[in-house]
Amino acid sequence: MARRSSTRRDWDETDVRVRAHKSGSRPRTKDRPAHEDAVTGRVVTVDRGRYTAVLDEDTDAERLVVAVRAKELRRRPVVAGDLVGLVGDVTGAPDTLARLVRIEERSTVLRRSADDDDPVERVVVANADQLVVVVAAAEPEPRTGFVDRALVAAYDAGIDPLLCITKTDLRDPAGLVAHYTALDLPVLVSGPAAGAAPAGDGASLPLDRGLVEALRERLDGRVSVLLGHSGVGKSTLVNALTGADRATGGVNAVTGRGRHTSSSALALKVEDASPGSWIIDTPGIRSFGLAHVDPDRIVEAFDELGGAIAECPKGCRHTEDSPGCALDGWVARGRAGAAGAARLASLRRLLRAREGSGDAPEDKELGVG
Ligand SMILES: Nc1nc2c(ncn2[C@@H]2O[C@H](COP(=O)(O)OP(=O)(O)OP(=O)(O)O)[C@@H](O)[C@H]2O)c(=O)[nH]1
Ligand SMILES: [Zn+2]
Repeated sequence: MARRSSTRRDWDETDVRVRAHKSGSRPRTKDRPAHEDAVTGRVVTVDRGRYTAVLDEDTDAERLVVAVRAKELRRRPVVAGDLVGLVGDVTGAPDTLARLVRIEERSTVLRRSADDDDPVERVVVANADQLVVVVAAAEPEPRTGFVDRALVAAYDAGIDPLLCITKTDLRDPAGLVAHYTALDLPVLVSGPAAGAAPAGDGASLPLDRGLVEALRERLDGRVSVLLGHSGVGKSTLVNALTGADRATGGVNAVTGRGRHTSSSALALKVEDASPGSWIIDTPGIRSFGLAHVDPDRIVEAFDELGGAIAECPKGCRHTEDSPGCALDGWVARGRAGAAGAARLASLRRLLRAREGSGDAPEDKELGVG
């Protein structure tokens, strides 16, 4: 393995030298090979045209580098989670700027439209494996409309969703859990005594250690996006999982909560987890416009229902009122198994969420409307 890579490198260097010699001068910008010397970093946050990336992750040389986008990339959005090629000064020393010259192919793209009337879609984060939707059992009231819309965005993006219910010390979450049973969605619930657990430093912190550890396990080795309305306890969880509010050294101390005042997404390393475990916190996302989502993608996220699509009319929206939609017949014939009817009802609820306005009235609270 080692031998092979060193051979490969020799060949690359020779190749560059020969080409440079042949042309007699350095190639002009236009012809220059696509930055073979670029190093790859992970974008942790974006702020006013400055991209902060982590380089040499999980090595002694791990550092943060601030970069600006190269001219040729001006029109392409670069977001937290992106893997990018950097050239220039990549030392990460104070007041240095690298140049971001390449966006590596993304494994996933989580998108939202500003609202459903605005078809302009925005990339929220790149390369996430998991979407963690945080919702409180009470205070604030759970908004199932928001959760449903986030789930639709996850299914559309091919990202595994996970529901995390906080503040169960304030209300039994059974009703909320039941709402999602048919979705086959992993649900983590904080323990009944959450509010009673005192923090180590004596301050009273209503945080359930059990929930934090269960979540840490789920985050291990993956890149996870955290979404949730203000007040659900998202920051409390993120801080507990990343030590963002503690001086731990390394990435999190530099990008930590105290220094990060903008409302853009921020990637933080999960503490006490395998390399490559990241949380991407997304402050300030209150709604999830879904104008860009293809209903077929949502149906296909339900394995046992996806087969029905082939029998639907072209352009079928798969809702209750879609003429000729094959889903009803599919379930009636037992093709989706014993839970088929419940699964279809849940799927249709998500499809309705997709078609909803995304405004507060549609953003239903559990048991309201
Ligand atoms: N009772 C109870 N309170 C909690 C729990 N988790 C967090 N809180 C409290 O809820 C409040 C909001 O928590 P945050 O972590 O700031 O919530 P957030 O979702 O990040 O909200 P923003 O900071 O506004 O985005 C804080 O006062 C927390 O101490 C819980 O499990 N039970
Ligand atoms: Zn259909």
